[in-house]
Amino acid sequence: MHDSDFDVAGRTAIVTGASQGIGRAIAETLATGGANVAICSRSMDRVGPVAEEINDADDADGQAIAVECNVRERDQVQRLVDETVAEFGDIDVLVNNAGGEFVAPFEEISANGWQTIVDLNLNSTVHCTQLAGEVMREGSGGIIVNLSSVNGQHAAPGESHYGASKAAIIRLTETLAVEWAEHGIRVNCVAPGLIQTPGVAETLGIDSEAMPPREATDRRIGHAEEIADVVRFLASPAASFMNGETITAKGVPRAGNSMSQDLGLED
Ligand SMILES: CCCCC/C=C/C(=O)SCCNC(=O)CCNC(=O)[C@H](O)C(C)(C)COP(=O)(O)OP(=O)(O)OC[C@H]1O[C@@H](n2cnc3c(N)ncnc32)[C@H](O)[C@@H]1OP(=O)(O)O
Ligand SMILES: NC(=O)C1=CN([C@@H]2O[C@H](COP(=O)(O)OP(=O)(O)OC[C@H]3O[C@@H](n4cnc5c(N)ncnc54)[C@H](OP(=O)(O)O)[C@@H]3O)[C@@H](O)[C@H]2O)C=CC1
Repeated sequence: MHDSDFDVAGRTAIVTGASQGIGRAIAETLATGGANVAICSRSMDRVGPVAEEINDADDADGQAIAVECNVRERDQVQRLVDETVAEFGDIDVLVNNAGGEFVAPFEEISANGWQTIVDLNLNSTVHCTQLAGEVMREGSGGIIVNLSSVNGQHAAPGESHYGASKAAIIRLTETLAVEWAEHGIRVNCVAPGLIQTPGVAETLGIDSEAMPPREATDRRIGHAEEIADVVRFLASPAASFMNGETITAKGVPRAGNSMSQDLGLED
């Protein structure tokens, strides 16, 4: 009989943007599975308590450290990598989660607005992947999980900058899976549909109360934990034959797949 291995215990993972939302759920899920996590956000006041909560939790075997790091700034990412190695000795898993957007028509996005979103989503992923990847290539390999979006797979109005940056993350994932396979590094991607997080609530003004249960299969918004579970799978040996893939997690499959369908803005 085959004994499946979804175990992440003893691994060291960096999770960017983990003070709230999907990143926080990923950090908690990996730590509950026994992984040590180095989590970052732009504010120690926001990310520090998350690390404390993980370290205090009875059901989390892994340890957490918090690092203040703006992933748009390469020198700060280098510090995140250095502090992770100093604390835990290695980097086995990198989750490029930090990201965000504003919704605006293409013609109303200034050069700086475009640069801001590309820096936040794509260039941050490049910084983290190059710098953590250096540690992985010099060591025994690793696993990288990138956060894209259904908006990186399908067009949606107001999402030109965000969609372009998230589409580029999918192609970067595919390319690195090929280039770094020889170093024992697997690179995969998750493309969530609409997930209830503080960021989405801020961007779209969605009420954070009354979440439908995970068991509901009708059109609904997703839970951050439903993305965290996919990431945990990709970070585990169970995904050993997955490389360069993008897993879409968006609830009910529909013809067009855009987030505005999730919101009921189009059929
Ligand atoms: C159909 C719905 C799909 C929803 C999909 C959701 C995807 C997610 O990822 S949601 C979860 C992520 N969380 C967030 O997005 C948080 C909310 N957003 C923000 O906090 C910010 O917008 C930011 C982090 C994305 C950018 O903040 P910051 O770095 O502080 O940037 P600035 O405010 O300084 O602005 C830089 C630049 O961008 C222009 N700009 C900002 N907002 C808008 C806007 N709504 N419309 C047009 N342009 C905008 C701003 O004017 C600046 O440009 P310049 O004026 O030329 O300097
Ligand atoms: N929620 C959704 O519907 C979807 C989300 N996604 C993607 O999932 C990821 C997480 O989204 P979500 O949880 O909703 O986002 P939230 O806005 O709720 O959380 C974003 C997190 O990233 C951190 N962060 C933001 N900017 C930076 C930065 N420059 N450096 C370091 N940390 C930063 C924030 O912390 P702080 O403010 O403390 O710095 C926060 O912890 C993003 O990449 C997003 O694009 C994809 C598809 C759908």
